[in-house]
Amino acid sequence: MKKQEDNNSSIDANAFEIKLWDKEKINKKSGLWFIQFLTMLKKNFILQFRYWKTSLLISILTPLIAMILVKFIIILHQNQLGIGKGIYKLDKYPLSGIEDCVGPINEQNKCINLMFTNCIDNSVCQRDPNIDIIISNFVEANNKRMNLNWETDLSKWENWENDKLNFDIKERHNIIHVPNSDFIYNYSLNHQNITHFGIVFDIKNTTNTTNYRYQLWYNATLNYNSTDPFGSRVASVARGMDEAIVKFANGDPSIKPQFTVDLKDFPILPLSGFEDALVTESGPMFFFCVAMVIFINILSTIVSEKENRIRFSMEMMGLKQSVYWLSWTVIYVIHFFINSIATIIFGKLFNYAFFTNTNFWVLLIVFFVFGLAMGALAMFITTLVSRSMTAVLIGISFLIIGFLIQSFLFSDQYIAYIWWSTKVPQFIRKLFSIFLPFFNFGKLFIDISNLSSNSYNSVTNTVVKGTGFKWNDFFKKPSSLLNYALKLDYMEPTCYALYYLFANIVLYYVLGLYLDNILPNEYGNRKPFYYFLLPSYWFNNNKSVKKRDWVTQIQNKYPLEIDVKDLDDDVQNHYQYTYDESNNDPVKIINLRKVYGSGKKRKVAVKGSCLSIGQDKVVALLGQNGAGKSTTMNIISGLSPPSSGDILVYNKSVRKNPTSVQSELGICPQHDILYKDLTALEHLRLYSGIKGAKSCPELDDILINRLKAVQLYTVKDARAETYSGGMKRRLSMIIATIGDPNVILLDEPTTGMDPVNRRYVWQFIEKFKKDRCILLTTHSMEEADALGDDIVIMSTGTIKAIGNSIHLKNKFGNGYRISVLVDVENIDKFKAIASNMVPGIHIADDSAGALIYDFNDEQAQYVPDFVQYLDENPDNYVNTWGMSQTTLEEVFLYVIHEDSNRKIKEE
Ligand SMILES: Nc1ncnc2c1ncn2[C@@H]1O[C@H](COP(=O)(O)OP(=O)(O)OP(=O)(O)O)[C@@H](O)[C@H]1O
Repeated sequence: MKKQEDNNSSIDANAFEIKLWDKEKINKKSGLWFIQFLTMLKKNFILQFRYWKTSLLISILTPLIAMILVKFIIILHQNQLGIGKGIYKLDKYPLSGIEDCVGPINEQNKCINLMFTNCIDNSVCQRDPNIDIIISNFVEANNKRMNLNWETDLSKWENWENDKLNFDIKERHNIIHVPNSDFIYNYSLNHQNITHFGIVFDIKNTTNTTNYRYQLWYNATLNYNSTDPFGSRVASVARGMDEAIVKFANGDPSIKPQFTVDLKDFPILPLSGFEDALVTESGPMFFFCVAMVIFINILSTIVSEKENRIRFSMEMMGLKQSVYWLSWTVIYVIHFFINSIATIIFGKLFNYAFFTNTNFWVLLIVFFVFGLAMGALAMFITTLVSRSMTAVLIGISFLIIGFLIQSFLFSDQYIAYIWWSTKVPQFIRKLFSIFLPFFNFGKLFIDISNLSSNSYNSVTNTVVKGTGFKWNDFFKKPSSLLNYALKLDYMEPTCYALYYLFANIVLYYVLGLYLDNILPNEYGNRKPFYYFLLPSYWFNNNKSVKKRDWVTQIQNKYPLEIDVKDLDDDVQNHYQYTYDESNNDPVKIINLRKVYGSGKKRKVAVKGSCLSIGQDKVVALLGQNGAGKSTTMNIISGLSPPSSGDILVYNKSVRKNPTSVQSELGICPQHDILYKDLTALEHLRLYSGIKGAKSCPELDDILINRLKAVQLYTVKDARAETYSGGMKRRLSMIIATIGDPNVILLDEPTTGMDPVNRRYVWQFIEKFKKDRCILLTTHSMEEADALGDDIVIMSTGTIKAIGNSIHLKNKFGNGYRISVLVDVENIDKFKAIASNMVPGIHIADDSAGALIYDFNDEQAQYVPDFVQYLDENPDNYVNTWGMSQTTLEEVFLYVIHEDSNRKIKEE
């Protein structure tokens, strides 16, 4: 992406006046909650419009895609069944013979092809040789037709007696003569699905005719010998038997009668309204997926705000938790509403009876309330995770679980309604209802489609028209043919599933808000689990602590765990100054200690700091990486709780009342916390709203003025993602000044900034420090020197040195050092002039006219006049002179070096 040009306008920073925040004009007297809410809502809307493709997809396109998919499946299904637009015709097919019987699975040879007899019922009679010939004819023709080799030799046919009734066969038997028809009946009763066909002959001879009558036994139900509900196999046996009889009756063995039979189905009309059976089956799963798209969007959006720390940043600027949640809720309520309306409209346009045959308000309530329940579940999950990738994975897992539940549990009434049967323990069903919104949605869907959708009756191959789902039906128990079969004694009216959805919304929303408060953030900050019982949670506690008592209490409760005597004398003095009750500095850090982790991972980041920051001051905190600077900042800002000690900001304790302390703060964190899709001006307006500013020309004037001060005016309408690192830093820096807070924390504000822009920022800070105090961390010694009224050097969690720049330079270096070469005869006169110009001047070296003077902090003010004297040399005493100064970097390196030397010695 092309970075915005970092355009320096020609504003002269020295002449530039910073406009201050007039709280009277800009901030509303009351209604901070409402202003914050409108501001957050505006920000959310801007982002939704910026991501308009996603918004369109989740609200409108997904229902359309679902409808198209349902249609697609319907078409596939129709094609599979051969249901087209015209009349459905089957081709004719020739009748074949009968194939070998098939026994049970894994014992396919365990079966009997044909049993025959000529004795009816339980009669006892002689075997008829003519019938043997007929059967032989039949077998011969069938063997040829089906390429089989059943015995035609009569002598090989088995002849079973009555005592074979209990005979359990082990292998395939082809033709068996049995005693009578009762034998066939009893054998097939005792040995289910073994016998393929049975034939009972009853040949009657009269004077002129012979009546060849036979009775055919076959298996019409599902069985190993395959099903023959439409009788084509029966017809095959009958045809074969008739051929055999004709051959026998003819008496001439050369005549081989052959009957050719073709079968053909009657024409059938395509089933109209059949689609709806599929909408009923697949609807719960498809429309569940539609809501899941918004569900996953909620998860990823809200968790990325957490992951990018934008939410913390807004909360540190005073954003209320209720505003945050409600502003997102409104956005998702709108998404779910549009999504529900789109689903209903598309459903009607696609002419699915589920939609055309159901009361509009019923549909709207069902889809909308289900969406809200899924939204509440998503919000609840966001409180448990802090990485957006994890959130999306959780969303996808829910999608899969829900999809499986919907497709298995709600694919048809039988499986769906069984949950309300006496056969299923009701507590399981209630658990599902209480915790799974999609379970309740499935029930609603099945109840509605039960009445509204057409259904397909596979036995009669007809479509049964739905009667429609009216408003009143909501309050009735669904009537189902399954009521009796399943014993649905626990069946509830349809509206109960809706009540459960409302319960899901309340449950997940309340649980989400609760966990959001009590689960620790990544800095370990959290409220106690009983926080809602504390009055401070409900009533704004702006109360200040009594400073005197407070300092003593903290000292007693959290005694220092370091020996103060080991500290530098300036630091010791500063500790005493901080403890001093008469000291009215706005920020006081007392005995601050921070320990991260435990066991082997234990890390003491701050070991017991005391620091007092005065009004109109910039305190620069220096230290190596990991010295504890950012940790100190994070504790002041309430982001991370102190392990011991406390911080007082305008007499408000960070421990007791972090929210109230935050209202005094402006924070520029170490890493830029910006919305990549908001512009600089939108960022400033967002944070102004959080600080309670109403939209007005005065506010815009101030915001524009701040943008100009840090050279961001020309790119004010460009999105932050197009900014360079330095531009983002400058934007973060002025965000910290929104509302002109009394205390400003700047964590490495000029990192990555070029020297020109850095100076603009310095100018800004220098002017802005009036009437407030600024704590700044930096790795730039130049910056600390330029801005820091006091410089604090930290090393491994402890303050090692404190004082203004000159003091530190004098103490740990040589401060200002001026060397002068004077003629030996003038040396006393020169010394007298020097002592006169600089009271108490100290001569570091005096040898043969070469004088070296050191200047302490108090004497630094005389340096300019003294230098002027040396330069102009009015008395002509000076032959030559030179001046040097210790740099802050040298001081820093010295202090850090001393500290590590001391540690090595101690070890
Ligand atoms: N959340 C955390 N969990 C565990 N250890 C932490 C955490 N944050 C900081 N630390 C550790 O505490 C120590 C102080 O860290 P801190 O960020 O305050 O240093 P810093 O002085 O700001 O360093 P830098 O100049 O690099 O920003 C470091 O050793 C760091 O590893």
